[in-house]
Amino acid sequence: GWNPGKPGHGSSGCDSVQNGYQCQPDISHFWGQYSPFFSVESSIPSEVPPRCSVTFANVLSRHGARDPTASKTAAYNATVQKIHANVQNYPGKYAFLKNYEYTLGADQLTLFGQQEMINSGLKFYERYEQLANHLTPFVRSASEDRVVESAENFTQGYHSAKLADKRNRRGDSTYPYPITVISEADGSNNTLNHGLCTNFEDGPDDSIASNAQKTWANVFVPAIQNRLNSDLQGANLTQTEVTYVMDLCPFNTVASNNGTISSFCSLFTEEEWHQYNYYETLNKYYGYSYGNPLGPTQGVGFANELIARLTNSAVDDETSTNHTLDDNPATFPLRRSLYADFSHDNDMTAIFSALGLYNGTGPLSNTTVTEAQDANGYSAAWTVPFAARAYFEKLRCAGNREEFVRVVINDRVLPLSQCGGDRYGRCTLSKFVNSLGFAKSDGLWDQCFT
Ligand SMILES: O=P(O)(O)O[C@@H]1[C@H](O)[C@@H](O)[C@H](O)[C@@H](O)[C@@H]1OP(=O)(O)O
Repeated sequence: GWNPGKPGHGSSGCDSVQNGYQCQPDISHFWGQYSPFFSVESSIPSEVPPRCSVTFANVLSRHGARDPTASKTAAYNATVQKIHANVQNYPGKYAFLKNYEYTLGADQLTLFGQQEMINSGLKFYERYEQLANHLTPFVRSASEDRVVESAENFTQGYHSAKLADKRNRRGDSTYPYPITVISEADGSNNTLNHGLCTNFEDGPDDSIASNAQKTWANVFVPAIQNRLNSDLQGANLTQTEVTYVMDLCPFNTVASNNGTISSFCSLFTEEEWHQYNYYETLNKYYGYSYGNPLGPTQGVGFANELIARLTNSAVDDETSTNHTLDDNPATFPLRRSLYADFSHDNDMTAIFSALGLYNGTGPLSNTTVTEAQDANGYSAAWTVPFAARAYFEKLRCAGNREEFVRVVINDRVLPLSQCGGDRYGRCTLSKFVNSLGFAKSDGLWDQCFT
């Protein structure tokens, strides 16, 4: 039976509801956006501060662990074929590779990823139980299969926790919860999936991230490339193919039902995983965050929706919001206490930047690793791992007339220095909203179409 309160529940070998993925954390927490969710260390306790209660929570979630995208899975398969066609001897820890058969699919959630999302729904219910035990979240999702399926799995976990909750005596007649799906079709206004800003999608800035990654790859990959091509006589792997072999570590790990660490992982050292993690972090920072002139602007639409929900006011946005949906209380209700939105890593990165989160980070070097602890808490694995979740919460605290806002990303409480965050990471609601001038003025959206 369900007792989601017990940390063991919903756990498979390496993964648990409370702590996420904890096997070989010295490497599995350094796989960039391909790290399975794990609870990130927080210098500010993530518990609700004393004499406070949560009055509002909006979770913004990535989908759970998936197979590689279609183009990447083809590239990975080709790389394995190339090795098998050219290499006869597979010494030592490469032995598994001789008969390794590439069987990964494309784009869809793995079973492990589905369980991650059920666990995320359980965790959200438990954290906000005082609201959740009598409320149903308003749920929205971008339309890609893996994202909608993640939303469904999240509600499955939330629903299960509700039925198991002794303090809920009314069952859960609203399940299955309606999910407002926002189309990702080309040209669609969608705050959970970028695509409209022409100069961002196809402009000169399109190569900023790949250039930064290439510069860093030229520093850290050659040593690995030499070792692999020497150990696997005949492989003759390119730099890019070396990164593909590294990708096969996380993707084969999350393809295993209980997240068993793949044999690909031990082909690389801890330091090399830190270098890989940084390679992926550069992709996000220079692709969708402050390292890209129009990156943060892609998150402005969601930021303005969040402001509307936090302040119970109409959405004021002329960027990527879908006004057909947002001006209709059936698809964009205000005055709800619980919201759940499901999206992608890149969009979440842009949204965090539009909200000024991590604005003390960078610019990130493309020749040496800056660890998350030294980057104002910023890395791909700390912010947008598989099943990543950001909690935007409002608190009412005894002795304070105004409500507070806190932001907790993968269990790490952000200091919110941009709005005078206190020792609990709290800003008053008005100071938080006043710090969002970039979003409220539609960011640099006017530069999207010049
Ligand atoms: O997770 P990434 O591989 O960095 O990005 C994924 C695809 O490669 C992109 O093409 C797509 O645009 C992203 O949305 C997608 O991110 P997910 O969060 O969907 O894995």
